[in-house]
Amino acid sequence: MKNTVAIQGIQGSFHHIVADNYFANSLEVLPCETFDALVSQLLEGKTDIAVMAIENSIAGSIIPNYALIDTNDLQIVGEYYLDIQHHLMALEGQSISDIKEVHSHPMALLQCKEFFKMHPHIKLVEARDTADVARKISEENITGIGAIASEKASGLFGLPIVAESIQTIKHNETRFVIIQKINPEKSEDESKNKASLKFELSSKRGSLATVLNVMSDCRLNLTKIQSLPIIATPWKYSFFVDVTFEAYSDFEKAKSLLNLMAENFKVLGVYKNARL
Ligand SMILES: O=C(O)C(=O)C[C@]1(C(=O)O)C=C[C@@H](O)C=C1
Repeated sequence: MKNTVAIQGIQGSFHHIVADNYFANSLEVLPCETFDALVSQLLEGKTDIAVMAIENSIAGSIIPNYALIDTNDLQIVGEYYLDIQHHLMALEGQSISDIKEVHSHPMALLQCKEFFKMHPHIKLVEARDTADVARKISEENITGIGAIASEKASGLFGLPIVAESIQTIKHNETRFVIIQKINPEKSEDESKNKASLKFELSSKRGSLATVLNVMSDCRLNLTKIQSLPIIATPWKYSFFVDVTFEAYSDFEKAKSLLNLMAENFKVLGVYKNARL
């Protein structure tokens, strides 16, 4: 039997496409209804690895996923950028005027907001997974409801596409991270050239600027910064930062300096930059 990889959603979801591409179809997918369920599968040892969407070029960061990785002490071991083409699909014979409601994942609905402004008769309803809506419409023969999902889902569930590539911007990408439980025995590999870091700062003047200067002095290139409220201490924030680097020694130097300067400094993962 093949080993498994946990994904959010079912077969035909964008997570499924990423799992197949990243692991070259070598792992069987373990579908999870929610991101919380996906993390539980890892923590309970039901699988060793999972794929998790983290940010989208139109809709932005999936903020709760940063907290899920951090609070559960998970480790990022890879990343994958997927070109996301959302298609509107419904039962055979249904046209756009027959569709009264469209159900989909909240991130997918956000990415297609402009399209639905042109079709105000359609009510948008949040669902757990793009592909699962397509499956349900097909299996239960539901008319009047459309799904926004991948071409793969359309093929798998035999739902014709009513409107193609309906996302607001044609070039739409989601970044996914590959996560696992921290493996203390695995040493950091020097061929890696990207890292995800987390730290907290006091609101003292210049504290963030000082940290960013250290990164720059150590030749780290900042590719993303995201702040998140620390819920136990209202109005205090933690920072999630992604950096790329050419020399691993530069990263090591920055790491030891940041460890001294920032509160609760943590490396969430060191991996290969998938964006060249
Ligand atoms: O519902 C799916 O098919 C998913 O894989 C989820 C998800 C997400 O979580 O952002 C993945 C990529 C797209 O950006 C939209 C939805």
